[in-house]
Amino acid sequence: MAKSTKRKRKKTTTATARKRRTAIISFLKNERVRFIFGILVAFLGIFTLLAIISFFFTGAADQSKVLNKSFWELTQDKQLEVDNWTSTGGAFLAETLVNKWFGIFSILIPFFVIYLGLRLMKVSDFSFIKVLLITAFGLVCGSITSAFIFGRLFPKSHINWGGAHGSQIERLLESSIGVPGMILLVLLFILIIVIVFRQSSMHKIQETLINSKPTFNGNKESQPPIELEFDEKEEPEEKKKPGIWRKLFSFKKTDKPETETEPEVLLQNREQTPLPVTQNTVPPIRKKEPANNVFEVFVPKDEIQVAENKPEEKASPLAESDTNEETDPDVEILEDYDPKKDLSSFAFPTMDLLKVYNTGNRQVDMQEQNENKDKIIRTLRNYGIEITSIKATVGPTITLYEIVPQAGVRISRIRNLEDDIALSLSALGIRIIAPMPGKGTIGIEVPNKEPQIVSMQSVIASVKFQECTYDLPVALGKTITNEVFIFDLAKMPHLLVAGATGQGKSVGLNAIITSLLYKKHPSEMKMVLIDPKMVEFNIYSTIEKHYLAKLPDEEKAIITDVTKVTQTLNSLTKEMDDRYELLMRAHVRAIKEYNEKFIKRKLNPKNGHRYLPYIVVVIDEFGDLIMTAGKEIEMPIARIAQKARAVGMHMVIATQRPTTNIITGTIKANFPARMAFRVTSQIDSRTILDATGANQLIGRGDMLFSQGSNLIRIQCAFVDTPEIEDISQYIGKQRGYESAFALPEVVSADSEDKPGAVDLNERDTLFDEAARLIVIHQQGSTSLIQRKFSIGYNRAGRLMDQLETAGIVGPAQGSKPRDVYISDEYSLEKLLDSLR
Ligand SMILES: Nc1ncnc2c1ncn2[C@@H]1O[C@H](COP(=O)(O)OP(=O)(O)OP(=O)(O)O)[C@@H](O)[C@H]1O
Repeated sequence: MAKSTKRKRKKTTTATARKRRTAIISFLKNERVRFIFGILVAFLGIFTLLAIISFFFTGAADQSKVLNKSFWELTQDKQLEVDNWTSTGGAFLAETLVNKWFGIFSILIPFFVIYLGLRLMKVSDFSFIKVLLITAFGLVCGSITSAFIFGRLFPKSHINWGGAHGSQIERLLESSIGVPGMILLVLLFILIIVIVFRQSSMHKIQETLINSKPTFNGNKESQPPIELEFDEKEEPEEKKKPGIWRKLFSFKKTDKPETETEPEVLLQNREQTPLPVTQNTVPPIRKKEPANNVFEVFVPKDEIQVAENKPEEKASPLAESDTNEETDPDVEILEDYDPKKDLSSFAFPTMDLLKVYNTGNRQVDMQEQNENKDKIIRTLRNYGIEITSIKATVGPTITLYEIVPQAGVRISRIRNLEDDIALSLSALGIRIIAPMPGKGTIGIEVPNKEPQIVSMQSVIASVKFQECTYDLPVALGKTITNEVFIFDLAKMPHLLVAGATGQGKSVGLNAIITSLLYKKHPSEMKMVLIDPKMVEFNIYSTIEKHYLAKLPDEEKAIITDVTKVTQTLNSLTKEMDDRYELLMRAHVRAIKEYNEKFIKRKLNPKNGHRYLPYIVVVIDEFGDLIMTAGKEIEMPIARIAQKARAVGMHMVIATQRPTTNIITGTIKANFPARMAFRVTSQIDSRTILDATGANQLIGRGDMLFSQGSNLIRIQCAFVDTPEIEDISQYIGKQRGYESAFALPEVVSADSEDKPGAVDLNERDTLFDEAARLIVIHQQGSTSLIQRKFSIGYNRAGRLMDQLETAGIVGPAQGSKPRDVYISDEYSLEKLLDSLR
């Protein structure tokens, strides 16, 4: 009986001990405890550092008072006054560390302690082992070195330069290897330190040794070309790397550089990272990003947010064909072709053209957040659902509450409570995401009482946008975590925008266009703007000669007429086919490689090759077009959407009628990226996104972005008409091309093969000259005429038509030059005479 009671008691004691142990462990593991402990340790480090620094100045006065006394005696002695800034405790500590331990290099100890503190606070992620080894090496070698050098130079100082450790070992070493040996040893220490801190110095040493190697045959040229390799590979890497101290004490890296980096540092970064070619003239960043409003209202559990920096995806390089029949050996010796040369002085719009909305320093309404939190918890509790944690992330217009329900709660139960939560919070636009993809929580999005405007200025000026190297970068707005949301239109590759009227579509389209205007040089991108509403895109007419593309002989570059839309889309289809042919002849698969080859002058313009700018087609209200022109519009849109990605043509189409007769299966299948503003019904939301959610948005630029499976809620950046006007004026005032980018003429079925339509009695004044040029060069190329006479594409095209009618050249052959029917100048002069 007694035995069993004893056993029982023992069991309970072990259980209690185990419980206590787990409680202690979980207490120590608690993030807040670690953080506070970290601060304590870091402060201890700073105190020690102060004590040591002060010791260097005040140590002589304090030495007699501190020497041979224990810490206890010192602190008890009320009469004792020391000069050290950190009083008796500091004086004792410094005396011990410097004079009794490792000399002046003891200063590494407080740095190590500060690092430990920061590590506990999860602020520094530098390797512990590395820091420990560096500190230990520094202490041992540093103390020996300083004992050897400073001990000789200043023997009478109050500082024991190498400490007891350094002095003793130095004495021992000196007696065994002598002074020359000691000098060599010190040099060795210095060398090791330099190599540890700067890897490039190792290469420099290698380089120096190789270069100074005696050349027995006296032929320097036979040396291996190591120098070039270092110059190319090592230097930039070294530049990019932050110094060891910065790494040691810097904040941990996150994927939100724009929120944490000071402008100065950012500008430095801009210099260091290879920027896209357009960057050199991109206006400077003037504004620091506002800090993220991510607040944990109440988090009982440890939360670690791991931010991964994904490397940029790169297109797989294609094998260059060895035998390239397009290569012209004559032009290969020329310097690279510069597409921007014609408008080399072009200046990108400046940041002050965009309006700054005074919303950056908004304080989070903690009362609102707490009320919402309590209401959510209460509502769930009313339905018998308990949660273990709730966290709030305050976005510009929405707050995301992430909850973790207790084990055993069915997710579908919470999902079904959407309306009840909305009722209890008396708010519209509540969306429940159950579960949050990849997070293990359930998200409840609640609109803020006072929504913020995300200004276009704040997203364009963000480092993320300024430094992004996308082909067609678009800064769309800010996510729920206040991060700037950027995507590459070239990768989408086409975008469908939908939403009920007045919910922010036009602003969204303007945000896309504005982003592109801030990043792409006129030579790199052209836009086709189609606007059946006739009012939306009119403000862009001033940038016609810089950025717009239009049909030859067309007066306006902004297309508003439905018949012209069909022609333009057909012309774009032709441009697409022409581009494909050019790509095929250049043996490349995509526009980027094609342009690279063209820039390197590996493609001969005489063979019809040309630099290909990206073409972005933006259609506002394409629903109107489908209603009036039906298949005539839908088919070319679908064709371009299916194929045009590789040749750099991308479409953005918008509609306020997200119904299945407008967004047809064909359109949907070819527009994988979707932007949905608020719509009125679940069915509309499904039509756009294949999911509900757009019907729960709150409007005014609140939107869902989908690129396949995941939906991202974004507050679209707001850009107002006056801002766009200013930007367009700024660009329009600068020197542009002679005319808008000419899209290829499409010969309609009935006028095909009827060159007789051209009246030879009204020949261009340059007709004779152009005929001679074509015959001399034996090349029926419109661009040749354009170049030689410095005339626009339209006039050159008309001249070519007249030459065709006169029988000098053959019919157009896509992007290939036309055949020349007259072989010599004599025959040509005879023909010209007959025309007079
Ligand atoms: N991102 C935004 N931030 C703040 N307010 C916005 C935003 N987008 C739109 N709004 C507000 O909503 C109004 C309507 O926006 P917009 O003209 O873009 O709507 P729309 O969907 O294009 O309408 P419609 O189809 O009738 O042209 C704007 O005048 C503006 O006041």
